[in-house]
Amino acid sequence: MPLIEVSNLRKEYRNHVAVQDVSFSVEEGEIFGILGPNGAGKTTAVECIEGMRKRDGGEISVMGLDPLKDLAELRESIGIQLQQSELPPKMKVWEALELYSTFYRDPVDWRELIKDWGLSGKADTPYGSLSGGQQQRLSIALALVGNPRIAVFDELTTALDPHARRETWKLIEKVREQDVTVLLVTHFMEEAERLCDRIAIIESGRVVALDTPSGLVSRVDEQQIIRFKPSVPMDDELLTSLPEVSSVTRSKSQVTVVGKGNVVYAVISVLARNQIVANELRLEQASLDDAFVALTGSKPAN
Ligand SMILES: Nc1ncnc2c1ncn2[C@@H]1O[C@H](COP(=O)(O)OP(=O)(O)OP(=O)(O)O)[C@@H](O)[C@H]1O
Repeated sequence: MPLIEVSNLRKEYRNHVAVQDVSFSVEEGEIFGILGPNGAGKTTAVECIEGMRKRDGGEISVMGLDPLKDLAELRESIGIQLQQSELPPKMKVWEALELYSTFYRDPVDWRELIKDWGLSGKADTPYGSLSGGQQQRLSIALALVGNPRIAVFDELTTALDPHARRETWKLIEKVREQDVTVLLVTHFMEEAERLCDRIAIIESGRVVALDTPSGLVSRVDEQQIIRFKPSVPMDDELLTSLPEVSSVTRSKSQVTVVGKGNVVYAVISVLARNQIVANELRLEQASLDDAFVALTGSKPAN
């Protein structure tokens, strides 16, 4: 049984429909990504799941609990990441953890969290004096203090530089290793591809695609591009005669072949039969970026 089930979720703000119709389910142990352009309704959908916003339509079940009816119970099982401005800058790391642990019936020992999340030397440091990466680690520790089965991270890495972002990815994987299911809202294609088992792409309040990262890529992965430099002069006819090849172009000594299906095998075989070596051989395939553009018509964040 899925841990989270969302069916036909709808949420309006005054006269603006932020979430039109969103359905997906999240299995236990997954890192499930929600990806989409700005204003797509990602945060609104996630906040309805957390019980921070009241939905206007549809059904949500989080471990059998309904956020509209069972909010107190739900809060015990769902760890929500701290928003940037939520802690007073003078509050010390240990004070924040101790305060948050009082919100839960069965908190974990926050001293362990300090060790686990690499904050041992920082227990007495005020929140406002932590680096961006340390604030993220505290944010994750605070999300885990209630010993939750689900953690929700919304744009956890958006404000971080690329190095700190990669460090945070390792932390998110570590959260999953602790048997916590992760719901991850992100703008970053690379982040979704690297971390998520499955991704729902949301646009204008609707799910436009839901699949594994490679499943999403394969939807636009029809064309393959092969580039190489032939070891001896070669007649293009050798390649254009192959049914898998749609075009052959040349730029100086480089040959570019575009095709579909088993085009790589077909090209390499015909070259080998003719004793031609493909030097500097490169293959290009569609990426998750291409899938995002094809599915939403928007350019992803970098
Ligand atoms: N409290 C609110 N009142 C009115 N409209 C809102 C409110 N919160 C969000 N919206 C609007 O609802 C739509 C969806 O917003 P939401 O924050 O859920 O999108 P998002 O996909 O998370 O966007 P982003 O990636 O930019 O954070 C947007 O058009 C936004 O302006």
